[in-house]
Amino acid sequence: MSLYHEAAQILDTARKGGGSFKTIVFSKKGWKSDSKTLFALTTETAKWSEILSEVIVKSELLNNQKQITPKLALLLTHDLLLSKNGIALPAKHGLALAITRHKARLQAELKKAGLHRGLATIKALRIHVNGRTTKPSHPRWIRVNALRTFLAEQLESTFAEYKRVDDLAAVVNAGSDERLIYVDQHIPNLIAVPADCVLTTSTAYKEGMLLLQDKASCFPAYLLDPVSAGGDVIDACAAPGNKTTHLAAILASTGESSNYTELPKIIACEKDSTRSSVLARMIKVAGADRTVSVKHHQDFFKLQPDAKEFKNVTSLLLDPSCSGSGIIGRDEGGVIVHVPNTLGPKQNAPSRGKKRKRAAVSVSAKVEPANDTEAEEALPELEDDKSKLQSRLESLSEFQLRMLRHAMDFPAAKRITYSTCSIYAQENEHVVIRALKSDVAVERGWRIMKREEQVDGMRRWHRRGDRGAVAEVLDVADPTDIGFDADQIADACVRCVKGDEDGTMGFFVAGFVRDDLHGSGRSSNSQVIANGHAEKDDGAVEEEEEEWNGFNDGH
Ligand SMILES: C[S@@+](CC[C@H](N)C(=O)[O-])C[C@H]1O[C@@H](n2cnc3c(N)ncnc32)[C@H](O)[C@@H]1O
Repeated sequence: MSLYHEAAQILDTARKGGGSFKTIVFSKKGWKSDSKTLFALTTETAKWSEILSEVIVKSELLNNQKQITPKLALLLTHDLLLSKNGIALPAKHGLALAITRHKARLQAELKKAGLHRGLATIKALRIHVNGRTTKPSHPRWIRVNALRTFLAEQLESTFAEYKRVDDLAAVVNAGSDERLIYVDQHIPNLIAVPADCVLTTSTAYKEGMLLLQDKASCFPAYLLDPVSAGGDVIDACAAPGNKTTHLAAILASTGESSNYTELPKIIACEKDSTRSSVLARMIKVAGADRTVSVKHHQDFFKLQPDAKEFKNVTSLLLDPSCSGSGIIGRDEGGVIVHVPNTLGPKQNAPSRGKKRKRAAVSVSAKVEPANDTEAEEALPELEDDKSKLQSRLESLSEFQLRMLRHAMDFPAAKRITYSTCSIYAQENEHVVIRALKSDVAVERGWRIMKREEQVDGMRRWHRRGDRGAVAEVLDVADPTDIGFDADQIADACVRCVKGDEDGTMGFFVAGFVRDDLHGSGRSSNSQVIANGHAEKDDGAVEEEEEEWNGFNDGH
């Protein structure tokens, strides 16, 4: 296997959340190529991948060279245009010939990519790329699974050699050999270590005591605080199970009953059958199988709220499919591998007499689709694709709103959390306001969970909703009809900013409550959903969010 094929395999593993390039390259023996060369090539290519993807798409390289895959194209283009030594293959090698043939066009597109960014030379472009990617910003967050162990126990065993620090920045900026540990101040049982620390080989990890889960991803279960409502819980969109297992741990550690078998039930619903199996496996490894019952291959919309089995459901956690725009790559320095991609046969059909170009999509390490066809569904990010992005967000937000309305229809429900790993207001604050204005919310008395009503750590969290985004939607109608003003609603919403000093991914969560169970008649909204109309464009909602790859999923 050539250097480039091995490097393509490494890019692939990194995009699937398989760890940093350092871990992937140096933890495996038996590479045919030199490990240091592989490390340098993949790291550099990842840094340049956003620009190179654009260059490859514009040059139409992939349309003309079918034997070059998108990842090989990135690597070869990197070496052809940016490496001092050029392509590391004999001049007559098939791949070398295939890429060299397009050198002039690729060079011209690289020049244009620089000019679009106001950078006239390759040297200026290099400074731009290096400046953007050298600073690490993401720690490795680990949730200590209270179903299997205790924080104190882990600090004394797995992390005995680690030095405790009071500042997250120390962990983020730690040298590659430093073993530092930070105990989070907002979420119980959450710790952070430097991104380089490999825990997947530890016994605690293998036995489900430690779960790799981003801090932001711990917010929904914590905010839901299911113990306060006292009944059963539905996790509507559960796979791969990070939040389900977190719910189970919260119920087990804070539930009044000391008898495990008397704990409230968690009903974990997952529509996708493959992901349902992953969910079941995660629940088992995390030791949550006694409280969680998995509804495999179950569409949440098809659950009948009035059914007897849901009569004690008081809390629902909604973490539906979203754009995944808040997700960060797993590599050192939060590097994301952008990959030039292909459009499917339908989209590739010539339009208005012009051949359509391949679109570049940027997908973080977490959301690597299984193949190129799936990758087409990832969020478009190029300027040209703005309208495509808008229509995608519209379709996602309609689906998310229906989820919320359906959840609000469960007769005994008192608490709901709604979350996304999206940075877009359309999927976040806008959905919240629209849900609050919906018939079912008004009829059943749902309102936003105010900041002062939230659990301690969430009340103290400093990043709140976007007031401008809230006002945008409130202003179009009577702002008094949902009982709160834009400031209150924005303050009730919780946001995390992707890759900032808080070390989280981009995330959004809001809570809904109702004070008494008045207005339990079925609403017109719920009937639409129950009748199945709501599912008609459900197929348009694709999966491009959190993937769980073993317990290596940081979300
Ligand atoms: C963002 S992921 C959930 C992540 C999960 N909560 C976690 O923390 O591990 C969204 C999940 O919802 C599932 N899903 C999408 N539509 C659904 C529906 N109508 N009913 C049930 N599950 C659905 C998707 O298959 C996907 O697994």
